Amino acid sequence: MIEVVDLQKSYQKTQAVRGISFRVQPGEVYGLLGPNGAGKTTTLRMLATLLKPTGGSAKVAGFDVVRQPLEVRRNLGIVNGGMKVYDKLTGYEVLDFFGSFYDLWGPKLKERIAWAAELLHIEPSVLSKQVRQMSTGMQQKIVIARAILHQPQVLLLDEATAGLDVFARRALLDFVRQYAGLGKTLVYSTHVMSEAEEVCDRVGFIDHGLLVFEGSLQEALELGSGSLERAFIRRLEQAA
Ligand SMILES: Nc1ncnc2c1ncn2[C@@H]1O[C@H](COP(=O)(O)OP(=O)(O)OP(=O)(O)O)[C@@H](O)[C@H]1O
Repeated sequence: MIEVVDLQKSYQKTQAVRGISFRVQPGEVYGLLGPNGAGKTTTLRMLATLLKPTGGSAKVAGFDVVRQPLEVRRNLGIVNGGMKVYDKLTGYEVLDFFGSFYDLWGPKLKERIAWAAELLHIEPSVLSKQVRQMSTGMQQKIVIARAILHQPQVLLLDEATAGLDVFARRALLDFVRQYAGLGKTLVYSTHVMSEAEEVCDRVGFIDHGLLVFEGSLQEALELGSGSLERAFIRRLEQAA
């Protein structure tokens, strides 16, 4: 469902992504794990067609991110930590607005909003509140609902738990597993190893724009004698 081959991105003098390759299958949560500045956001933004690669290739749901960006976007949703929505609108108005981007309106849109709200445990009464009156956790749920309204096959989450409290974090992690359970493909980018340990099926460690380890969660845990954090530190130290 995601196929990345020797993907590269340079910003003037900085080589942010220096040729990474990985694949993610339907129903799988792939953890893209790396320290600050490793190239996670750049990689996800290339997959989402928001940035153009300077080398290599990537396909999402069989569509090339450079040659078929519209098809890619139809099959993909993206959520960043700290993403904002217009806070003077109600939750329902936000979703109504974004639904129109996906040609969703009338009964079909209502049905999709109800589907997303149920999946994310958003009470119908909450949707009629202005976003600014909602807790940060609830606002993040609206952001996710917006990203999945078109029921994308692929969902990219970039540091999506940043700034969330323990309850909101828990809800998000549960949602990740639930969405994968629908046969969807997720990339979960984070530097929080405990979260990755909980939700990912496979992991890739990225450092200075290179993948320095890739394997199943089990393989990574074995590398770290039972600890993903230890595996991560060991492999990054070896690569340095
Ligand atoms: N627009 C840009 N112009 C120049 N350099 C950039 C730009 N965006 C990112 N970079 C650089 O590219 C490298 C990778 O950044 P990126 O944001 O992809 O990393 P990251 O792993 O997502 O880190 P973080 O967790 O801090 O967001 C960093 O060295 C960063 O400074």
